[in-house]
Amino acid sequence: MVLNPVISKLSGKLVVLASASPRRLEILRNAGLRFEVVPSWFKETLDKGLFKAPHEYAVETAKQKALEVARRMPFKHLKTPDIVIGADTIVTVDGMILEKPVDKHDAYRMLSSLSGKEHSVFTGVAIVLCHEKENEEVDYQLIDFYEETKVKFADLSEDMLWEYINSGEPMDKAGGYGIQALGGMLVEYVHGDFLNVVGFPLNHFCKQLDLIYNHCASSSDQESASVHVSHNGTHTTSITTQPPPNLPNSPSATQTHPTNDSPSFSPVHKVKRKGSESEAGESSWMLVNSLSKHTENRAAELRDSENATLPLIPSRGQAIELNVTEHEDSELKNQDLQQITALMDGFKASKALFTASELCVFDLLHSRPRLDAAQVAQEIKASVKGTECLLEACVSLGLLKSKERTLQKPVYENTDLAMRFLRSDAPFSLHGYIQHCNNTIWPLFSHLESAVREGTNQHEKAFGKISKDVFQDAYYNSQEVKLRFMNAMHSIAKVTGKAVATAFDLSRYKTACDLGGCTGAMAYEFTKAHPGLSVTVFDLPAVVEMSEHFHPLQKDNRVSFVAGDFFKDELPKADLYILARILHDWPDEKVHILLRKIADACTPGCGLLISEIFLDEDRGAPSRGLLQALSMSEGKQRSATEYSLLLKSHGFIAAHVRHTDNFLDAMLCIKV
Ligand SMILES: C[S@@+](CC[C@H](N)C(=O)[O-])C[C@H]1O[C@@H](n2cnc3c(N)ncnc32)[C@H](O)[C@@H]1O
Repeated sequence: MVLNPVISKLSGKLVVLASASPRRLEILRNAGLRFEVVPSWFKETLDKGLFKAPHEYAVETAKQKALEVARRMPFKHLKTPDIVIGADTIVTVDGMILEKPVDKHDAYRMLSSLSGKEHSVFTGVAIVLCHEKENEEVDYQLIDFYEETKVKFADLSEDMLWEYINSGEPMDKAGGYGIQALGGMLVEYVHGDFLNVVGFPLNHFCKQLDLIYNHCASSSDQESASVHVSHNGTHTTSITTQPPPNLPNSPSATQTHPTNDSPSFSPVHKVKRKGSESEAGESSWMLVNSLSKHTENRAAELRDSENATLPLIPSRGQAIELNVTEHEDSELKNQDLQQITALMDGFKASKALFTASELCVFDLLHSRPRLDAAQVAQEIKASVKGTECLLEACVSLGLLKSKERTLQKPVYENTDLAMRFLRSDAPFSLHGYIQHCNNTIWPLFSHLESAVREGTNQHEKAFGKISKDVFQDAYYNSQEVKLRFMNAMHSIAKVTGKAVATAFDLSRYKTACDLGGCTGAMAYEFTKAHPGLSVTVFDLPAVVEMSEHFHPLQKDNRVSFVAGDFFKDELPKADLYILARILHDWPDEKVHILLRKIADACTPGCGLLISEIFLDEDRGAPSRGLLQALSMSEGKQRSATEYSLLLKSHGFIAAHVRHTDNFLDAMLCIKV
């Protein structure tokens, strides 16, 4: 079986993992699956005595976890996932089911019962497929399976047991051990899928996806009946589901299947999404439902704000996912039209945002809310007519709110979105980045056609100057442009820095060097997140001389600055190197020069943390990365695998990859 094409069947779908287990997360992310994590609220309190076999308990818990999330999301998250994955891992020995220990004595009880014996690890997995209907109902189809792996522990002395328990590792793990870390030392042999013991049977899961997506009949073929659940969860009608014709017989909807090879199909549940809590206009919902996570969050806010429409860029797979046969002609046309309109109008929306930001409308309405158009026009020194149009457009985009005042003249104030991201003094202000987009990226994009024809950057056409090295020749030639660029980097780093800094356990590193660390915003996030870490920011002299300007109040003697050129000069010594948004700026030849220098400065065990937008392996998404590539000069966007191959050629192995769901993803590599 080829695994990746199976995983790639899910790209463009909203896949949700109903589990907070970092191990499951990592297994699925390393397999290239893109998903959101929504931990289940289902309490794992099923009566074990009711189950004939231990795996039935694990499967039922997995099902309940997944279904709880699938049912909650349309109401609480205002979006319906395509697939929810639930899992539950248990350990069984001598007829007992061991879950996570509640304290050290419980851990001792569990581990001593495993000492010198073979035990079984079962993971029950439930896959809930959610099918949205035209009448706003959601059908839920359940597929579940389990995997068993046998593990034999060595004889454990009391000292070993307590040393392991005191390491703290057993506490959040089924059976009280983690095979992938220190607990691996307790194990004599493993028969079966190793990852199943870690927490998720990846191979079996891929086989099930293969059955679902490559071999199954459509859900309506499988369905002979369903359970109807109203929006408050009350069952109103019920019917059963048959297994698909080409799968081994599944005894009934609620039974787990008797072998490890065939999935069982549980009843289809229908939930009516339109309820008092989340009622939304049909057209905006249709669009929102196919947007990516970031745009969805924004869309949810826009839906909440008055009169908001969505001229946003549709996310990955939107066009591809449209299933023509499932839609009425008229609906199909509306959806197509919305998608194409969103693309055509996208630039107008961007430019309205840039202009309002440039004219400091959001700052003004923060300090003096509830001004009318004439008052705003006077303050920003613009025409009343033009200002009126701009303010109304901003209302339609969900950036401003308008309120009627006595003499029918609307007054304006910022929405929450504007308060959080558009005020120039907000902690997560994107004002700096918006200015960079308006003044640098916009002119470059207006020459996109030439860029595509010629395959070169358009700095000369846009700014009248040839630039070979975009930083030294373009950005740092004038103080004004340099500060604007630094502000842009600073604002993004402040928004994404925490997610990158906390993506991995870095406690073993004491000194880090952030190469091309610009204003140090990312470095400050790293020192905040890791109390034992000092960070040297290394950047060009033109940047370092301005760095203090960005941290007037922040004095942290664990962040220092060194000026230099990372292609030519000696790099500061460190046991962790950070490259955040650096490699995409350069072609492979220059990346090799930089990586060679880093590799030379590293001893074995040193870390290298890369933070970039990682393209999907088929380069089909995310469009944010692919669109950014259009204005880039020499560089290129790469997938996690492409980055790890570049790194491998310099003796680094890619240890972990994290998709942070913020602007940037991250990869931690180790020098071998
Ligand atoms: C896209 S910015 C990324 C900034 C920062 N790492 C972040 O994520 O916010 C690229 C940075 O690399 C720096 N840079 C470019 N060429 C460099 C060189 N030859 N030596 C040192 N730094 C350089 C730039 O000055 C800039 O600060």
